[in-house]
Amino acid sequence: MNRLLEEIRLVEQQALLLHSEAEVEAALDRMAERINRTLADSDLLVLCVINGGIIAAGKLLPRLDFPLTVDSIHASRYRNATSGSDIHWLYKPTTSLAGRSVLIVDDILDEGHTLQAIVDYCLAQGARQALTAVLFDKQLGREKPVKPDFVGLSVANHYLFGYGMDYKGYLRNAPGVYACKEVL
Ligand SMILES: O=P(O)(O)OC[C@H]1O[C@H](OP(=O)(O)OP(=O)(O)O)[C@H](O)[C@@H]1O
Ligand SMILES: Nc1nc2[nH]cnc2c(=O)[nH]1
Repeated sequence: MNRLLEEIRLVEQQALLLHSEAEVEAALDRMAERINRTLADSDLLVLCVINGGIIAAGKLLPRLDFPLTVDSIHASRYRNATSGSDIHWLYKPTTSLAGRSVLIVDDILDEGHTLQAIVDYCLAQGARQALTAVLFDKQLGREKPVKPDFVGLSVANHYLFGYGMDYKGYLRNAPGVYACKEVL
């Protein structure tokens, strides 16, 4: 096994489970209920923030019970590292955002710079409204530049993986929310 894979296995073994699959699935149910109640008549465009938001969006979408369309956006600030830097725009939606109600779906709101930049982008493209849904909101104990409209769970301030969140590009598929030991 190569060294990176050995590290991934070790991180996985030593990680602490913070939220089980059942807890996250229940949070997804509650989020979807709120979105169904609020946005059913908005001709909604759901924007999945790849890569982290893939699982959040993939699990949320079948819970939404009204007509909507889907596109993706990729703005990456961490790029396989455990601390953020400048935003790299890797993919922009091909759907016109002009006049649309957009719901941006991401896995985690941490410092909030990524989501703020995406909201600003959508509004600059002429979106009528740019709402935000994050499966996890990290408790930082300070104000963030954006307050999400829909939140699944509030999570502790550790570097996390699972449910879309990666450790060095791996472990997005972990069926729960885990804190990495080295930053515990
Ligand atoms: O609130 P912030 O501090 O800005 O961080 C949150 C962002 O960080 C992660 O993305 P990342 O940059 O790791 O890209 P990825 O989705 O491709 O993993 C996550 O998916 C959010 O988009
Ligand atoms: N994987 C992962 N990505 C993040 N992006 C911002 N915070 C986090 C985090 O805790 N884990």
